[in-house]
Parts: sequence; structure tokens; C-alpha cells
Amino acid sequence: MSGRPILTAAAMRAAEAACMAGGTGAGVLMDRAGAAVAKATWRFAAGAPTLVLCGPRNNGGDGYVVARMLRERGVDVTVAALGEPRSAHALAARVAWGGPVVALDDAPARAVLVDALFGTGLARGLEPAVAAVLVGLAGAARVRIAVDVPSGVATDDGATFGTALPIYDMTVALGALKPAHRLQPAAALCGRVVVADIGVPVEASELTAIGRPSLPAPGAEDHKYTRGMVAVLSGAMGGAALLAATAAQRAGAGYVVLAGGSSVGGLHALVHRQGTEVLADSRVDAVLCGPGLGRGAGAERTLVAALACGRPLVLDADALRLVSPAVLRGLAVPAIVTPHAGEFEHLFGTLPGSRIDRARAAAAMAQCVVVLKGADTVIAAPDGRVAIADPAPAWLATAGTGDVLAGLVAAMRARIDDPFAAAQAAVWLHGAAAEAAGAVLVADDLLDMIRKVVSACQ
Ligand SMILES: NC(=O)C1=CN([C@@H]2O[C@H](COP(=O)(O)OP(=O)(O)OC[C@H]3O[C@@H](n4cnc5c(N)ncnc54)[C@H](O)[C@@H]3O)[C@@H](O)[C@H]2O)[C@@H](O)CC1
Ligand SMILES: [K+]
Repeated sequence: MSGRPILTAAAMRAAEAACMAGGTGAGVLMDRAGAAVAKATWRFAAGAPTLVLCGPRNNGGDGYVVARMLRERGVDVTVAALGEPRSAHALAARVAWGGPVVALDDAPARAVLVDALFGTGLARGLEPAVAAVLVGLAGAARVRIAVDVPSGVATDDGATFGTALPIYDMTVALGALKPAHRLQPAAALCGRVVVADIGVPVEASELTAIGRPSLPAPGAEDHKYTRGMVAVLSGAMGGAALLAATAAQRAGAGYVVLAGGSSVGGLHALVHRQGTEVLADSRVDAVLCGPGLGRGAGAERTLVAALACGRPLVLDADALRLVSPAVLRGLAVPAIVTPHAGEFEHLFGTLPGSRIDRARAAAAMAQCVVVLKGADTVIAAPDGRVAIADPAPAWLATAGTGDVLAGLVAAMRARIDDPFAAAQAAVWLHGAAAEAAGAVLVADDLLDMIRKVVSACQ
């Protein structure tokens, strides 16, 4: 699992400060940042006339460097500034640019827009008048490129403060990914995100991006039980559990039992069992409870049996309405829970902060791995580690896709000991399956794609 680091604004500033303490000047970093953006802009826009918007501080400073470097490549560059430079390095970069600078309000539309108004220092939403000018110029441009982050988004939680902002074609993240590149609504504005190495060493981070997992193919000594035995507990609505069980099979679990419900059908290789006796089988590596469970007395009995079995648990859907953080905390083996926003709030209450903060607090509260699902899925471990998924296709917003994810989580949990790593592998497979399925997918289509995306992980 690659797990590229994601740095908050403060963490990026600390990395930058450590680099400067090691002897690299701030101006050098700004030059590297500007050079990286100029190179990306050149490649993307092939030298078309370019408007660079520069803010008052260091993001704006990067902008002046971009303008200078594009001019050196022969590009027709116009610079428009939101006020005078208010940091020493931005001022130096403007002096080095040396060309004309017009006020933002007078900026002419050009084919390429480079937005260097605000970066990781943004503390509040853009002034409505500034946002309106930005949106207008972006709308008139053919190519829109954001320096570090789109101006007007909050770096650490991806908020846009309710302001309408442009959608960019590319965002050049300086030094490392930031939460805003992955959290909504900001992530949807970024376009393609390119991380530019500006020579700032980035330590291992508690916050990472979910990368493609490594899922070794079975060896000669493997058999169906070593491949992972998964028990999926069914209930009132058998279809959901069937989706989950099939996903687990397709993701490589060697033996999948669908137990406790009345469901029939599925692949011939799926084993159907009455009741929950399978939970006493010591070969069971992971138990999934929740999809199609229902919320009646039968559902509670099934859940109680699951909670008592001592096997690694994955809890989803209806099961999340019937447990509490205290019950999860009491489990001998940490569970994985997979709530969407509504289930999350029902289970953990209204927690403060970003999705990262909330998922992390919930995981600590319940001492389990929390997969907070959505357009920006966030996974948190009880020890404080958090991983964020790349944006997944919005076509996933359809019935049954959560059941498929739950089955994938169970299959991964059955073969990967670390529940945090297992959850990440499953979320990656789910997103990749959705990419492969394409437009207007239904949950069943994901099942057909799982084998293909698992093969890509070997
Ligand atoms: N992190 C790094 O290693 C590097 C960062 N650099 C650049 O520096 C940027 C951060 O620069 P700064 O911290 O100077 O901050 P910004 O350039 O992001 O500007 C934010 C500042 O503007 C003011 N402000 C905040 N919100 C505002 C609003 N809505 N309207 C008007 N004014 C507002 C505040 O005074 C705040 O300090 C990064 O995004 C990046 O572009 C690069 O120059 C070099 C390397
Ligand atoms: K920017």
C-alpha cells in the first residue's frame, strides 16, 4: 500500500520550516514551487496566452515566479494582483517579475488562468466580489490551473465557506497532498491533482492517501480456508447480504457462508446455512453483519451472536443502528464499522471538526476502525491513523453499492491482519471497480469488475 502522505496546513508549514532550518531559503522554495507550476502549465497549455492571478502573500509569490518563468519560455503573460505583496518573499518575487501588474478588477480574460490568490494560509472565505471575478475569468479561460489549492477552499477540511468557486482542470499541490485535495466540496474543484516535489522532506504522516493495495496471489500451499473464510449473516432482506457475500467471493475469500437468513440464490460456490451456528466454527476469519439485517428482534439476536463470537467483525447498515460505541469498545478484537454520514451521526453523535477529525474521534471512542463512507471516504484507526480515498465515481451513489463494499471489507479482513489496512484495500477495490464499471452502474455491475481490479493488485 503506497499511502502517500497528506499534510495539513500546519504540518506543511512545519515541514517547510524544518527544511529552511536546514539551510534552504524560503525564496528558494518559492522559486521551486513557481518553477513546478510553470512547467506543469507549459505542458498542459502549450504556451497559450496566460493570466496569472497573484494574492498578497506567499501563494501570490509563487504566482509571480510562475509568470516570470512562463515569460522566460516565451509565453505572453499578464499578471493581475489582489493588492500589494504583504510578505517579503512575495514582494521579492514581484520585483523579480518586473513586468506590468494590473488590479484584479481590471484583469483581462486569457486562454490560460493560473490562480495564485490564496493557498494554505486562507483563513476565511473569499470576498464575494473577488470570488465573482475569479469565477468570471475562469469561465472565459480554456485551461484553469490552481497553485497549491484552489483559492477560497479551506486546506484542512475542504470547505468552500458557501462561496461559488471555479472548477479547475489541474491543481499543482506543492510538496505534498493536503486534505482539501481529497475532501469535498474542495476535492471536486481541483481537477487533476499533481504533486510537485519542491525539495521539502516530508516525514511519515498519520494522514495518508489510500493507495493500490498489494494482494499476493495464493501460493501452492494455500487451500480454501487459508484464503479466508467469511461468514455473512443475513436477515430480513436477503438481497443485500447476497450482494455482500458475492463481493467477498469475487474478492478472493476462499470460503463464504451466507447464514441466518432465508436467502437463496447467488453463485453455486456460496454455502447457505440456517441459523448462526457457523459462528462457532474456529476457521471463520471474518464475520459481516448488517446488510439486509433488518431491525427487529431477529436482527438483534443475530447481532448479539455476532458480537459474542470473538471473531473479527465487520458491521454495516442495520447493525450500526443496533450497536453503541461502548459495545464496540468492549470487543476483544477491534471491529470495522462502515457507516455513511447518517449512520455515523446516529452511532457516534454530532462530533466537531472535519471528516478527518470526526472519523478519528469516533475510532478512538469505539476502539474500532471507522470507514466513514461518502464522496470522500475517510478511514480512521483507533491509534489516530487516518487514510482518505481518491474521489470515487459519483455513479456509486446507487442502492446496494454499500453492501458490496461491506463484502469487500470482510474479504480483506479475512486475509489481512491489520483492520486499518484491510479497510483501505477494500475501499480501493470498490473505487476501482466503480471506475471499471463506468457510467450508470448498478451494484451488481461492481461484482463483475472485482476480479479484474483484484488482478491489478498482484
Ligand atoms: N509549503 C511550502 O513548502 C511552500 C509554500 N509556498 C506557498 O505559500 C502558500 C502559503 O502562503 P501564506 O501562508 O503566505 O498564505 P496565502 O498566500 O495562502 O495567503 C493567506 C493570507 O492571506 C490573508 N487571508 C486569508 N484568507 C483571506 C481571505 N479570504 N481574503 C483576504 N485575505 C485573506 C491572511 O493574511 C493569510 O495569512 C502555499 O499555499 C504555497 O503556495 C511556496 O511559496 C513555497 C513552499
Ligand atoms: K491558489
